[in-house]
Amino acid sequence: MPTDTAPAPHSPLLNIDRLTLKRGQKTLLRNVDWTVQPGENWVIMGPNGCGKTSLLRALTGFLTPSSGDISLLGAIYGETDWREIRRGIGLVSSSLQPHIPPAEPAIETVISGRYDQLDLWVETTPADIRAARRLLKQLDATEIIDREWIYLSQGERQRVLIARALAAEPQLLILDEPCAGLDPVARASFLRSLARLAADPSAPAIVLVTHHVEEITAGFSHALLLAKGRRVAAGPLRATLTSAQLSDTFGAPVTVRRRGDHWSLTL
Ligand SMILES: Nc1ncnc2c1ncn2[C@@H]1O[C@H](COP(=O)(O)OP(=O)(O)OP(=O)(O)O)[C@@H](O)[C@H]1O
Repeated sequence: MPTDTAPAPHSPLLNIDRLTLKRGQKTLLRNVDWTVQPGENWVIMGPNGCGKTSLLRALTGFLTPSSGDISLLGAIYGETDWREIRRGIGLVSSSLQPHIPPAEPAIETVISGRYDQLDLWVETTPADIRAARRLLKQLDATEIIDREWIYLSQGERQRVLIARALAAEPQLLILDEPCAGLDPVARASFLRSLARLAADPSAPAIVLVTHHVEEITAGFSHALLLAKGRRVAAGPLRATLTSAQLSDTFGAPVTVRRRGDHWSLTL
């Protein structure tokens, strides 16, 4: 159900201070600083193995920092029950997909997010149904409202899972590589819906994890670049997504171009 852990006025939505994560001999993240202010939508980019998933796992309380602090919505990990903090974050990742019951209609999957359940077992109310319909409409998924999970395409599944995450009214919505597995037409269609969501002032702050600058749509304002567990750069998109900084991030010379709201990258 919706969280009541709203941030204090003017406090950041998310603040990460010198976060270091070590597991055994391996340093997954080293001294990462990152602040998300209300109203900002962020992109996280970096090569395979740079620590993106580890950062998300730390944010959602599944990996405990070796040192440094994470505060979310004004509450500090370690001082507040992380399950309380976790309710303020909607995470959409491929790891959720195997847990959706194959015969569950899309609308029930969305409603299950409102109750923080997988495999919805509560009796739904007319208000639940109205809210879920509105969210599926917002995600341009009205026609699949009654379709069972097993029959949904990958693009449709992403829309349902985003609507499911939004049903819990999070303050931060994290999309972990939402375009993985989409064909070019499905991806373009999905990105149009994402751009609309990102531009919606009533939507939560969005964090998009991607490997592709082409997936950055209008409505995203900031970027965090990671390489080898370290922060390479962070800040407003135009100042951060430069050819020099992306070359540093990916460890190879790349050229990035921006035309209107469209970004492209060449090796
Ligand atoms: N629990 C762990 N113990 C040891 N090493 C780990 C652990 N979790 C992740 N790693 C390693 O830390 C590095 C960062 O992994 P992570 O999954 O965060 O990268 P990523 O940026 O999400 O990669 P990708 O883009 O491929 O998904 C990898 O080398 C990974 O093998």
